[in-house]
Amino acid sequence: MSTAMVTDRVHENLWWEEGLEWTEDMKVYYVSARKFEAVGKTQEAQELYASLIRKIARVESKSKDWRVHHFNLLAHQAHILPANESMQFYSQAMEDCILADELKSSSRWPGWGLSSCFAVVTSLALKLDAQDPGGQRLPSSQASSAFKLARRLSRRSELVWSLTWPKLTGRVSTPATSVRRAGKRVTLVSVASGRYNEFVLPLIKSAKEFFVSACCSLRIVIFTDQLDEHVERCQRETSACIGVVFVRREELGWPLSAMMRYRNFLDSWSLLEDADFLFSIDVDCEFVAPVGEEVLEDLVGTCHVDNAFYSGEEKLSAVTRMEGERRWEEGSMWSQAELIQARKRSKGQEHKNLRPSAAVYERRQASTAHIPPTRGQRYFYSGFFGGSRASFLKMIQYIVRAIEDDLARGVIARVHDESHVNKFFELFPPSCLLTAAYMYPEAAVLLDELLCAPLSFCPRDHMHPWIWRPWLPDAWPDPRTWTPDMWNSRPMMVPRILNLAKPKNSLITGGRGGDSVYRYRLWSSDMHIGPIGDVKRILRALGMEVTDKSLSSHCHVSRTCATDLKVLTPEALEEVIHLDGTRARRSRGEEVRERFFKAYRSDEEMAKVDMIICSHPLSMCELYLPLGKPMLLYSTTRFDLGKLTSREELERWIKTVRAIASKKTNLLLANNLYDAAYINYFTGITPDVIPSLCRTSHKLLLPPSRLQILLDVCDSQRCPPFRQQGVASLLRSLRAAGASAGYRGELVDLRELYPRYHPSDLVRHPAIVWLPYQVSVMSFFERRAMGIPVLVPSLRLLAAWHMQHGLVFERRADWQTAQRRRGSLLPPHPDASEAIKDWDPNDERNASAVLTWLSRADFYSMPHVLQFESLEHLFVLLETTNFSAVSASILRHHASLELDVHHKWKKAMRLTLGSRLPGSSSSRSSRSSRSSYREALAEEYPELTGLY
Ligand SMILES: CC(=O)N[C@H]1[C@@H](OP(=O)(O)OP(=O)(O)OC[C@H]2O[C@@H](n3ccc(=O)[nH]c3=O)[C@H](O)[C@@H]2O)O[C@H](CO)[C@H](O)[C@@H]1O
Ligand SMILES: [Mn+2]
Repeated sequence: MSTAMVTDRVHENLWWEEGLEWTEDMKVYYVSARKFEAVGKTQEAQELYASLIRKIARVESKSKDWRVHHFNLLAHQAHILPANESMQFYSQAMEDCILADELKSSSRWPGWGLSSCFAVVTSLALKLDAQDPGGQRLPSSQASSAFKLARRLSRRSELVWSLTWPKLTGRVSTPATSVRRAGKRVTLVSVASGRYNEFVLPLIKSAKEFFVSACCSLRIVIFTDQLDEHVERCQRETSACIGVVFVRREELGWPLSAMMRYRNFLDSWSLLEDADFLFSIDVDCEFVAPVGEEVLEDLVGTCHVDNAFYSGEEKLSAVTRMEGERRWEEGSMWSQAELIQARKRSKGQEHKNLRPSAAVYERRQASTAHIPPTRGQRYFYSGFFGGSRASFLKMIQYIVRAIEDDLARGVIARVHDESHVNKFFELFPPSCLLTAAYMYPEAAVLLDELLCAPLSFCPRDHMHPWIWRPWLPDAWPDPRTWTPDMWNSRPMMVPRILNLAKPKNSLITGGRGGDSVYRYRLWSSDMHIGPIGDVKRILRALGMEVTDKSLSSHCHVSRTCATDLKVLTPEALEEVIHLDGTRARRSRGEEVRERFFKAYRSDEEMAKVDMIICSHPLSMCELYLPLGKPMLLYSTTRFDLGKLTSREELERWIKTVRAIASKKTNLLLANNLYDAAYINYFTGITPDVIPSLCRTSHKLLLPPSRLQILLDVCDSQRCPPFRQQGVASLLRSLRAAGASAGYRGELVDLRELYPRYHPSDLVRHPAIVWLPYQVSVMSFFERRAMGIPVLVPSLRLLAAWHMQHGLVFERRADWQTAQRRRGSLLPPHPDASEAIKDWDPNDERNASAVLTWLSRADFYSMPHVLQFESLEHLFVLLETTNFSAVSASILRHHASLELDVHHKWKKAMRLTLGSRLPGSSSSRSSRSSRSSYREALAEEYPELTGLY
């Protein structure tokens, strides 16, 4: 190593070198290492760092104080030592940390040296703990003393950081709460200070659901100024915090709070370094769809949705004090809340905030983030980036140095840290470009204009691990030449990460009041958790939120039980929705509707609701009619469920559905073809079909680990008595056919194996043989989403079995009470489609009608469902099918379905809500003064006057 090479810059302006009593050779090692780093020679740099660390670790004569001062460096670099040596170093560092506790005020940037020291201790603890990866035993004695120390430090020191890990709290974790999957280790880091702490929990929850959950183990590290609050909450709600680490950081004020976060990451590098991949994310974000293996690449950048959001006139300012000031100036940069306002104002004409303009690169040479006018092709978000451990480290080291160089000269780059991120990507282009789907402005999801700009910057969308599709077909011409039709039919992005809408001023300064979030709110009081759970997730990705007050008996599973719903007790509900087909005291129905209306006509929470969703049963919406809110009827089972006690009742409900569907502000949809046709038969209306996605179960994309094929058939508990005999005889023939075919595999009853199953149980098996009792069920969509191959009887076989054994008994909403009635209560509607008019959907004795209607079942309309013509054929299929190929096809289909489903929802929502602002549905002031359900109904739906 030549000394000449380094002497010129030994004393370069790096604040954290000052005051260190380094020998000359240490300085040479250090500065040379940094030089190598700067030119991308990571290997050489690491060797030098390793030598330096060994030197520092050997210094015995110096005070402990001296050593503690070097933890920043040591903590960042110790991982490059061979495993044994680094472990040794960590042990040594741990002892020193006890001293560090007493030296807390000595650093120029209080807290940072010390916090990395503590980070070292916990790193050691985690590493030792990793020797027991299942996390089921208590920590080893060394790990436990490390944990103890960390805990003690976090209590005593005012510069605490803490680790919410079950073992830290002395709890023995159970396998269920500490599943660390095999595969890559991914760490997501974020910072939160001030009111941004509100975003922490939603970010954590959504990341756990959607971020790399299918492939990898995830650790989340949050740097916060409200550590105690988070830790306290975690002690109450342990499960939310498993795998989450909180680290104390100072509140530095805007914009330093954002700019200095990379300094935090670097200072606690020893806590992050054992990840294979790391990602930095803005805390005001939410994962709304799976983000998986496609982002696990060396260096990952996210394209900005549209440089147009910047007015291009941001005022530049310089800081003179390191503490910084709050420099946010209203109107100087885009705010998402503004988008909605802009949209309201613009009405056809272009608004300046929505106009594409040049990227906001830092063009001043005074800043290290400077990008020459001729350079810069893409503009990146700083809100989401990452990559392999080495690349991420290189990137944050680069940015920290650049920002601190700037700060030392009183310069702040144009868009703060984002300018530096852009500079880095200009020098080192990412190996993976993500479209703006990975950082989608929440308030813009329903807007069209914003989707155009990324085209010129982001040529492709990764979409899914299993489907990589070009962002736009090559054949499409330049977007500038598109016709309106092309705009409407073009492929669009499915938002994966939402950049949450927030009026920035009020969040940062705690100033201006008002709603902190601009979001469409939908309301549901459904009796089934499946459909609404699915819709909720999809709409969330469209920037909408569903208030879910579930009346289902399974609501504890989704934790959505209605607790404060007025009037709708189970008894009251029975008066208006007759699920079991009986109708005890008719007059009470009117009384319940009146009470419901009075309770909600001026309810504060209801006033903010933009739309009511009714799904299972659809007839729930009857209660909400006079509130005059937009309504979404999403039929996932027969639309007449609960309305089948008499002809009159059904007639009235049909008229109601027609009245609802005729209003522009309402939507009538079905999640399957059968229900769409069924609605058409009785009402003459043809609802659009948007299938369910059940996207949540993407986390369950595991290859099967068991050999048994599952048999899904209604068991003795689920089958109604009048079907049990038939099913039992069917099962006997099935067993016999298996035996005579010499089937060597195992076909086991699903519910015998798993009396109460979780989706993760099912993915362990190669396939499911399903003898359906219903034509459309949510579990079918769930299984599609998990890529589980399903085998069903062919249409002809199923129809035959249905005629013989009544197999698909649940297709009739009144199957429990009307089994002896032949056919429907009412004839088809005069407007019903000719194709189905002649076939009564509820006629169980007409084989042709049964065949016609069963053909619309989900398992016959979705591709890649295996069908067997006979029991013999079933066993041939079981022996010969390549299930993993089928599974891949299902997943591929489901991925493209996702795009389709998104576009359909988006279009539907834009049609109904697109012309109004969130929270503006109750426009008529007279509404709250209306006295009764009947009166209000007559006003909202004149055609229903007198019917209720
Ligand atoms: C999506 C995206 O690319 N966002 C970038 C953008 O604006 P944003 O408007 O998204 O910035 P922002 O206000 O969300 O701040 C960025 C981040 O800093 C943290 N924070 C900020 C303020 C505060 O009081 N407390 C706090 O903890 C928090 O993690 C937040 O997410 O420009 C910022 C710099 O101006 C950052 O580069 C952001 O990464
Ligand atoms: Mn942000």
